Amino acid sequence: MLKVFNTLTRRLEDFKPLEPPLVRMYVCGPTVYDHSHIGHARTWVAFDIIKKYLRLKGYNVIHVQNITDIDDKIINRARELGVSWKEVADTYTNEYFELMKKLKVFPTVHPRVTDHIDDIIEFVQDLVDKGYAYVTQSGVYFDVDKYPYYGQLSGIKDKKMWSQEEFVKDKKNPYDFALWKCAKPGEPWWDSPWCKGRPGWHIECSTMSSKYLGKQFDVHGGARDLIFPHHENEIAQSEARFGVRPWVKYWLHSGYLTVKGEKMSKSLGNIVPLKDVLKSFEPEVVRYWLSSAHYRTELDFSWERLEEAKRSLTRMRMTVDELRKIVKKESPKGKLDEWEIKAIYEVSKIRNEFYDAMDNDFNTPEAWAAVREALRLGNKAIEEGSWEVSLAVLEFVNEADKVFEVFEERVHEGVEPFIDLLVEVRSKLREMKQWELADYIRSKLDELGVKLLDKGKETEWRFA
Ligand SMILES: Nc1ncnc2c1ncn2[C@@H]1O[C@H](COP(=O)(O)OP(=O)(O)OP(=O)(O)O)[C@@H](O)[C@H]1O
Ligand SMILES: [Zn+2]
Repeated sequence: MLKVFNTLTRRLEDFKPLEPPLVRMYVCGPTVYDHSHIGHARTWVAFDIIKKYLRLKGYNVIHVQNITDIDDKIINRARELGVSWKEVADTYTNEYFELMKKLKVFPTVHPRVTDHIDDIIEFVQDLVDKGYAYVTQSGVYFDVDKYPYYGQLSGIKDKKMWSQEEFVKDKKNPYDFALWKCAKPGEPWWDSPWCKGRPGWHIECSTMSSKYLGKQFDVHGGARDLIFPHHENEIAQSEARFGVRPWVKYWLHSGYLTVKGEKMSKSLGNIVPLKDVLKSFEPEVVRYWLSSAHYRTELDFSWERLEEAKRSLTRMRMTVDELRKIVKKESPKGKLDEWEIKAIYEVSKIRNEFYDAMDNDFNTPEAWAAVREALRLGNKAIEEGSWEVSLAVLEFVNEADKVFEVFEERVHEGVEPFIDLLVEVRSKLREMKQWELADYIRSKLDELGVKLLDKGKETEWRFA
């Protein structure tokens, strides 16, 4: 049984979605005013892995991840750069899409705030009509005192600790928050029943999640920086409007990606842009490194750690490639040795360990330990030339890789016979002592990512 740690109850709980096998999941996406950084990627990959594991368990997951494309930060950035807010938002939205594709993170819907202004206005109007919100000169505010359960998610019960947003004279209480902000001169605006203005941040997520996932849904995610006030406010607005409780069944929060122990954050100026990381490392290395820590722990960034992850993944990939080659090119024996029988049973035990780990609040480091254990058996299978054990290991690794997505086959269909041919020509050249030409073929193949391994007169090759 899958168990997840729910921030709302502060407990590990059995995962029972509202309408199985459907799982409706919302994850807070980026505010597009700057480059996405590797800290963002940590959260997005964490929830992508959660989604893919749920799918592996037979759930149908609808995954919504928003794009905040209008916000004070975007407006300020546009001013600094002397361009329009739309240009800033479009530039970083496009970059975000490209990077998400590389990292193989594909939400079902990527709603943008500016495409949902009417829905937001309807939401706010409903809160005003129901008496949960009030209209002032500067905008519309949520009346926190009207909602009795405020503080439930963060556990912050002391009202003095609730103060948020800048102090605006016409707010009833310092802890009320803006649902709609009237535009100051020069700021972008949309028409509304109250003033020309724009939505507050929190209302967007309540509006877009309910639009695509309904009035109640299963999973809401983001990193833990969002617990207060963002997610606390989302709950207050949504429960006030829809009269449901709990609005979201499971609140999952990822830990920070840190730099020397501090959260990686644009405001602290310690960000490493994701595009730079992906220039030096393949997306698979990044996915592997991010998933090597549990999603709720902190993970400290360093280039050396990525290098280590690359080395470790390269070794694993070499084993996986070799297993694929054996299964494809060789044939079943029809009879198993003692160790092969044991190994095949061992793989089935390891497979259980993988599922137990993932069922325990998506414990990816333990799940990786299971994969590594299986690959150790894989190496023995390669050494012994066992087709059957190679198959058993490979089938398990392929299954686990539905979640991790790092072992995709990189072989282009039809290329192998041509490499075989070049290797054969090189062998003939060596026989004829044409070393220079033989070395030329080796170095050219190397550049193309094909490694040759001379074993006496025989030459083996593999993709690097
Ligand atoms: N250092 C980090 N580690 C893990 N997740 C993060 C980190 N920084 C942001 N996130 C998560 O990434 C998603 C997008 O965040 P958002 O664009 O709001 O970032 P931000 O708060 O503007 O960034 P910053 O903190 O760098 O200013 C959110 O779910 C957020 O919780
Ligand atoms: Zn949000």
